[in-house]
Amino acid sequence: MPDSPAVVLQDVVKRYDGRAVVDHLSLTASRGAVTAVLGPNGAGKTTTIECCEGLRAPDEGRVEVLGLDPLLNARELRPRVGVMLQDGGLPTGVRALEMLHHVASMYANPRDVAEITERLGLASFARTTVRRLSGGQRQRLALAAAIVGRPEVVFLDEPSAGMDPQSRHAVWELVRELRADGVGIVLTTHLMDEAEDLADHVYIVDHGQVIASGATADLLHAGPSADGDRTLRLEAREGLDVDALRGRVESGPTASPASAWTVTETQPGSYSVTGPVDPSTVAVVTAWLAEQSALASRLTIGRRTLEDVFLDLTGRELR
Ligand SMILES: Nc1ncnc2c1ncn2[C@@H]1O[C@H](COP(=O)(O)OP(=O)(O)OP(=O)(O)O)[C@@H](O)[C@H]1O
Repeated sequence: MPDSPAVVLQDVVKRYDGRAVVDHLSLTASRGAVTAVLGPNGAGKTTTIECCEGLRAPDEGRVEVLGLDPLLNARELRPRVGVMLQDGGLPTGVRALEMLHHVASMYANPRDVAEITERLGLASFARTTVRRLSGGQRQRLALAAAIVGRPEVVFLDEPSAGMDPQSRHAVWELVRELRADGVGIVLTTHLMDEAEDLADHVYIVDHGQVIASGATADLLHAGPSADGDRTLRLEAREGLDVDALRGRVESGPTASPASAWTVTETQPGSYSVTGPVDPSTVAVVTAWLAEQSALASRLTIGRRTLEDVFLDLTGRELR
């Protein structure tokens, strides 16, 4: 099926000891796009992706990769799918570059190993055995092994975990190139900046369920905030009167229509003020806090992020 989506999951359920860790999860990932499955630790991201890779059998629901069943059509899919497991999943006794050459030799039309080695900075540990590699080195090697066969779909489980910033950006650059070449990329991450920077489409998962999904830009602009809005976050003692604070912000020097502001206590002692935040907003908020004899231990201002989306939906932080 040449035009089938890269991946389709429909109502997938996976239980361990009777507990659904993937709970009626549906997802579609297109070719030539990056789809991120974003969620906190234990949300079920790895289990979901392992069902796509044919490493786990779902208890219910349908999984299709390139229009095929990952379990029944495993042989057919193997040369067309690249997999980077969270723990690397590499044999430990061989030297890094030897291993990559060996993997490349299994494919009909592999990428140039020297080019990948250069791109992912593998040369410095080419002769080191896999078991002696650092976590980040192992991750880079695992990524190289996942893409050397020119797959049509790539699964990346926490691809930049344990990497330094430079390696992380090399990985992101490579992922963008794969996308431009028409590869469908599905990655799991609990790093919201990774999802925001890379993904065309995001599925936010919590307790095995999709709690929000959409084009990344749409998710960031959904909800109460408008383009240009910022969120002021602060930490102070719990139980402050958020309605009173909103009233004060709304009647501040740069007053806006009431609906433009949202003030919430996202979790005990953590507050967010979203709207057209400007310097006078900060002055109003700090003056109000002083009146309440409340000392803010932290105050930050930023644009709305996927972290905020998660916080709004669950009342919890992503990490
Ligand atoms: N083989 C297993 N047997 C029993 N429980 C498991 C097994 N594998 C995973 N789990 C449990 O399933 C839940 C989801 O795990 P999973 O690894 O899919 O989450 P995750 O979102 O990938 O988390 P992380 O970001 O920590 O990797 C967790 O509570 C985990 O303990």
